[in-house]
Amino acid sequence: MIYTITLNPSIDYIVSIPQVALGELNKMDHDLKLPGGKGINVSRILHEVGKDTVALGFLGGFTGGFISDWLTKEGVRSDFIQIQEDTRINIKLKSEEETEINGRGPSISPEESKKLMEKLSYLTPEDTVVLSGSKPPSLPDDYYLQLVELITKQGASFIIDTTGQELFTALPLNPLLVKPNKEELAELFQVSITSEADVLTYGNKLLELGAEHVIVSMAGEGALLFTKNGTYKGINPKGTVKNSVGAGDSMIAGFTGEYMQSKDPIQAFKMGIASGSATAFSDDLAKKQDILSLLDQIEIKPL
Ligand SMILES: Nc1ncnc2c1ncn2[C@@H]1O[C@H](COP(=O)(O)OP(=O)(O)OP(=O)(O)O)[C@@H](O)[C@H]1O
Ligand SMILES: O=P(O)(O)OC[C@@]1(O)O[C@H](CO)[C@@H](O)[C@@H]1O
Repeated sequence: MIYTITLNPSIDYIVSIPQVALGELNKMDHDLKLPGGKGINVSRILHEVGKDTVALGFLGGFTGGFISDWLTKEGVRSDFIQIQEDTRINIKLKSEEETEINGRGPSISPEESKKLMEKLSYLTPEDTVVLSGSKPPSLPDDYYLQLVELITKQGASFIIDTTGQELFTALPLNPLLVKPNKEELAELFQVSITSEADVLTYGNKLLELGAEHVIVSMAGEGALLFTKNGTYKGINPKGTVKNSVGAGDSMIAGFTGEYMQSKDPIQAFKMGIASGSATAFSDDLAKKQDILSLLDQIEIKPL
């Protein structure tokens, strides 16, 4: 089973205003409310391509209700801990540029946070857990580390998509995959990344620090895959970008679903790019047919 953990889900409120005038009344062209949060996006794509998945994490209030109703309607299995406070709403403003305004997230009590830990005692070595996104500030600083330690103690494998210290401390526990984008990679090592050579240097460092596979995603410029047996460049398919929110999560879902089946990192990388790009070319997350139709266009080159 592939479990996802979203500590800080959101309703993504997608708002289109062709030209924003700050300090004035702006009328929306159109708007859309979607269930969001990185792990939830991963589970939605896994379900879409026919893989078994259960979404875990914290949900609360009317906003949490919106998300769980949506997942139920879509047939995505979930087992969230119910919390007292409302799940956040993140604003994704589509204008001349894409602007994101993300909430910090609700307060989660020690009892609520313990309940999620208890669920992990059911994991087996056949399971994989994808931990994605920010941590609400009320959770302890080492909460991700505590989760990862429990997961590895059960013999399950894990993928972690977070940033900074939380990512660094998980690396010695050998994540199956980490997927920073170029900006996150630069921030992680406190450097500026201006060339492919820089990406190669710091991507390889993540392998040395313990990751089994590393993907550095570069939005419209494709992605690089680092494995113990070689490094590869993935070239994106062509298409019109509609909403790139969740492209990175879709890439993780595509990789994970394929890797758990074939254990072939290159095939999994290809599926990751197809899923990421298909989401960038859609209003919501990608549909299975769109993902599959892009596969033939994707080129993977050894470096
Ligand atoms: N404009 C685009 N055109 C084609 N493919 C894209 C585009 N944007 C993203 N993708 C595909 O999706 C992958 C992941 O995108 P990106 O690097 O933006 O991840 P991210 O920053 O984690 O995204 P997010 O946080 O929005 O989920 C890219 O490597 C690429 O293959
Ligand atoms: O604040 P976080 O948890 O880092 O990111 C949350 C978020 O921006 O990530 C997803 C896209 O990747 C969105 O669905 C969601 O709004």
